[in-house]
Amino acid sequence: MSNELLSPVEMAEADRLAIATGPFNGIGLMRRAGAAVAAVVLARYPAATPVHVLCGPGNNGGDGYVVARLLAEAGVDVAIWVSGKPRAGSDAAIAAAECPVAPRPLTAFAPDFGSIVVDALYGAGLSKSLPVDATNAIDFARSLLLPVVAIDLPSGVSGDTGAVLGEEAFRADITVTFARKKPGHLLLPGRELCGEIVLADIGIPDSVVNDLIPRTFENKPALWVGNLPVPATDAHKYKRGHAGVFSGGPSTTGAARLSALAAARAGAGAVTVLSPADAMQINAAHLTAIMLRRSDTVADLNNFIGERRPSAFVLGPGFGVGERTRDLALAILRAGRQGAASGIGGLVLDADGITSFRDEPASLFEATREPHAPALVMTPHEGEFARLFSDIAADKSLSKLAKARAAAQRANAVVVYKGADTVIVAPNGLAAINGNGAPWLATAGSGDVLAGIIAGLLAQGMAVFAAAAAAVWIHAEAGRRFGPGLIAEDLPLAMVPVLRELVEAKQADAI
Ligand SMILES: NC(=O)C1=CN([C@@H]2O[C@H](COP(=O)(O)OP(=O)(O)OC[C@H]3O[C@@H](n4cnc5c(N)ncnc54)[C@H](OP(=O)(O)O)[C@@H]3O)[C@@H](O)[C@H]2O)[C@@H](O)CC1
Ligand SMILES: [K+]
Repeated sequence: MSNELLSPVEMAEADRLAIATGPFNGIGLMRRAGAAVAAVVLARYPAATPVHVLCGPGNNGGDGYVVARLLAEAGVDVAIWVSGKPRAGSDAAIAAAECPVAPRPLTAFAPDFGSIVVDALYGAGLSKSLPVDATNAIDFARSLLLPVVAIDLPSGVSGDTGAVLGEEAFRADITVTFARKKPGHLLLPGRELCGEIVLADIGIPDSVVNDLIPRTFENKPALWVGNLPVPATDAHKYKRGHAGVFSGGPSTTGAARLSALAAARAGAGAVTVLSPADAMQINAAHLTAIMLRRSDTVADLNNFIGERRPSAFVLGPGFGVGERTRDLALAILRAGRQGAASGIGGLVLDADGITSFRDEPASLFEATREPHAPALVMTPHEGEFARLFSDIAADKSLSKLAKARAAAQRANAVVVYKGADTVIVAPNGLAAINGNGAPWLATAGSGDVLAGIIAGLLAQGMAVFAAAAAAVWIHAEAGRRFGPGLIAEDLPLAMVPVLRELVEAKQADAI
């Protein structure tokens, strides 16, 4: 698998181990890195003249010297602009010595229309905001709309967090990175600033990456497709799981129905909307395949659990904030208290379900730690996240990934921290960052559908982290493929071709 994401520290360790293992030493890896970038420049910008290579003082600059040499050897007109000299004896110093192009100071950088920029100023070793010679170069390149090919990362972007350290960073058209992507390639604003990402193999063996035991992955089907539920030949509806979705009052029932429909499309064999008495009529008027049951109190819920053996729940969409919401959530988490596990695979707590615990999050986090408690999946967007984890949200030193990790550990829950760069994290720190989102998904009700997909997969017994990660990817893929005009009602049906491909991929794999 090459979907592991390595932090800059892990990447440096991988470099070190790879050099120790061979067959490539440091300059060997650097030559391969530079060659990969030069190939991209030649293939994508064959007419660019000149190519301006901007080299920083570290190994990122070293890659730049290799690129400049190879392009010059290929007959391309190349100029090198330098900020800081490579340390004597470093691989970058060797690469600079091998490069026949005379370096000029970056402060004198003066490009023309028609040229392109190769950004080799700072990569994984960026440690602070960019110096003024770099920001001036960025402004100059931007004013001429020059294409930018970034090496490893656009200078100014943190590989760890995707944040811009300081005020400015390059906005690349293409970013060529090596061995594995870094979190900063997927987390915003890094993802946008990278442009197209090309992942180049520079000879770091998979075994070296495996030895690091990575805990962070790009959210791709390979991560969970093996666990995707596919009905057995002897399936009947309850064998395929039963999801219960709580409806709000008469004027806010639509969100639950969206969740319910999504849970059904995700494959739950049966889905029941649990409706307050005063919303029964309106729900009945809008449901067909989805079942309906009156449920106002914790006693009603417990009767449902006892009689109908649900295997997953969604609580929160359109439900309302308050004590009743808290009581129902805690009742589900305590349903296994009497001894054996309840058979409930998980509770998806979304929207109002999350906000309801704003003033007493500890009661929720304690309930998740009780013996036999069903798994909790929380799906906060940024605002909801800050309501439940205000201290973590306010910590500017933490990336979105680190925030989600801290929250998942505290809550003992799988946290799906939503946004254009949704992060999914398990309590043990296993994490996936989603990369297939599309702006069309930012539409009312979209989150209700996501909660329903997660519950639909949980209901069928899919492992919790896998279910959450799969749901995020499927939801995004459905929205991305549907494109303009998407509304939340479209998503359950738009999932169908995505699901078909995944099931076929799983079956093909099993053959
Ligand atoms: N064998 C390998 O390891 C391979 C590595 N590869 C390549 O190496 C890159 C990583 O190299 P790297 O670790 O040298 O970091 P790099 O990004 O060049 O910067 C470090 C230098 O910049 C300085 N500095 C940082 N920020 C600054 C700022 N804002 N303003 C001013 N100065 C700043 C920093 O100074 P310091 O923070 O130490 O004071 C230090 O001097 C990686 O991205 C990939 O391209 C490939 O060749 C494959 C093989
Ligand atoms: K760079």
